[in-house]
Order: sequence, then C-alpha cells, then structure tokens
Amino acid sequence: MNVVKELSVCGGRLVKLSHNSTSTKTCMNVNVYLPKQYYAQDSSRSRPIPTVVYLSGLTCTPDNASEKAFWQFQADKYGFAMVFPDTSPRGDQVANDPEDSWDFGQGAGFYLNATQDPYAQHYQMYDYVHKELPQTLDAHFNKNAAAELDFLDNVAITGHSMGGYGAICGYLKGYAERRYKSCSAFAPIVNPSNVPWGQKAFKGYLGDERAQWQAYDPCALIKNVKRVGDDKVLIHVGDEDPFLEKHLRPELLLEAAKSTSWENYVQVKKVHGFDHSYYFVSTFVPEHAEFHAKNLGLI
Ligand SMILES: N[C@@H](CCC(=O)N[C@@H](CSC=O)C(=O)NCC(=O)O)C(=O)O
Repeated sequence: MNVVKELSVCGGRLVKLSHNSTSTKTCMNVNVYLPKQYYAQDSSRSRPIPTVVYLSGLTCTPDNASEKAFWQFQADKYGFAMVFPDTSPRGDQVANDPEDSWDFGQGAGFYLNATQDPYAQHYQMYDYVHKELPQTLDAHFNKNAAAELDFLDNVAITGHSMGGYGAICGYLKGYAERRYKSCSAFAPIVNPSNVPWGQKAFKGYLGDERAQWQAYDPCALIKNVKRVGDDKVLIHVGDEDPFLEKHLRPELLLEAAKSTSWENYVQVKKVHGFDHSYYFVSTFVPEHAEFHAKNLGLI
C-alpha cells in the first residue's frame, strides 16, 4: 500500500492510499479517516478502534464522501475509523460502458463479482470490498504492533445510492458469519433486478439469466437470511429525490421483508424536502453514526 497523501481533518487525519488489487487486477484508491482517538497519547483503549465502511454511489471516487459527507466529526465523536473505497476498477485496460453513460462501467462497479466478458476480468468489487481490502488495510495499519485499528471484526457498513445497495447486499450476504455489526443506507437501490440502473448493471456484469441476479439482490437475499437479536437496517431517503420512483423504490424492501424475521426491522425514514445529493447525506450522517456507534459497542 502506498500513502499518496495525508491531510488533517477535524481532530484526526485522512489518509489517501493506493494499492495493487489482486481481485480487480488494477491499482485501487481508498481513503481512510483515522479519528482523534487513534492519535491520543494517553490511550487506555482496551479494544482496537472499530471501522465504518462507506460505499459511494455512481460516478464517485473515494473523495466525494470524504469531502462532502462530514463523517469525520462523527468518527471523532464516537471513536471509529472510516474507510471510503472506490466504486469500480479504473484504467485504460478496464472495460467501460459501450453507451458511454455514467450508470455502468468505471465509477459504477455495483460492488459485485462480474461473470461476463469483458467485465469479469477486473470488475470483482464484491471480493475487493468485503474480503481483500479489509485484509490489506489490516496488514498495512497494524503491521508494527498489536492491532490498533479493527478492519476485520468490529466493523459496520453504510453507503449511498449504488453504495447503499452495496452495503445492504454485503451485510446480508455476510450475515451468517457476522461480517458486519450493523448496516445503514442513504437512498439505496434496494431491488436492482427490477429497476433500470440495476437491470443494466446486472445484465452487463452477470448476464441475461435473472436467476443469477438473485445472489446480489437485497429483496431476494432478505427472504433467506434469518435475523438475530436486535439487528435492524436503518435507511433514509428524501421525498424530493429525483431517483426515488424509478431507481430506488425503498418500499420494495419493506414488502420483501414482510413475513420474514426482518419485518419491522428495516426502518425506512422518508424525509421531507430532501433530494439525492450530499446535502441530504450529510444531514443524516449524525443519526447513522450514532446507530453504528451503538452497534459497535462505542456507546
Ligand atoms: N449528476 C451526476 C449524476 C450521478 C449522481 O447523481 N451520482 C450520485 C450517486 S447516484 C447513485 O448511485 C453521487 O453520489 N454523485 C456524486 C456527488 O458528489 O454528488 C453526474 O451526472 O455525474
């Protein structure tokens, strides 16, 4: 891993890293925010600092949320680190959208493992985000001492739009092994098999056979994952979001959860007057931060 840049933000530091990924076979960028607790001299920590992973939406790099979501204030308040991965593999060798649109290809990896040519070669974002990246960050940041930062066990996941979809999908797929302690999402695409953004992505990355899509669709996954304890999924969406009716459709996740162990444990908060932008995301980041801090045992 190479440190590209380090910046002071709030009470901690934002570390911009790049590394060669074995999953995507490309160089990947990732931002990590280390909260003020990481730098405290008189640390009496009994456990390593937990992590919240934030998956961004279509067109984003790790910088969009790092600059505009204001997670850093919350990370300092509760004492968690943040990981902001990229949204796809990138580079001249990486296949892109034949239509040259922003909703597929580079910047739009949908956090899945593609099976179709020419995408399968590099678009392995599920393995990258949920398996390789945590191990790589652990090896980089914890190499000199006992683990100071927890990228592997005490971890929560959240995201926006395509990234909200990626967060719910990863949470449910990893639920049996308790991969993530909690999950939330901002304006997520909840049923990609049945909305245009998702159908285009699933067709391109996974092929025409809809049966293959079920393995990455939260509305299918939620029916086969047994919820335990007090676990719930927190979702916010703005009622003036221009993508609400066509691409997001959060009510479909509520419908899918009916008569399952998740009924009443998927909370969709439709908030009046908000759109899809980072003005919306940043407004509700404090509520999501508190939700994850509780589930990570910080409060
Ligand atoms: N105006 C953008 C359209 C793409 C867009 O709105 N992207 C959203 C995520 S949409 C679902 O995944 C986003 O997060 N944009 C980045 C931002 O900083 O707001 C365009 O034409 O590029």
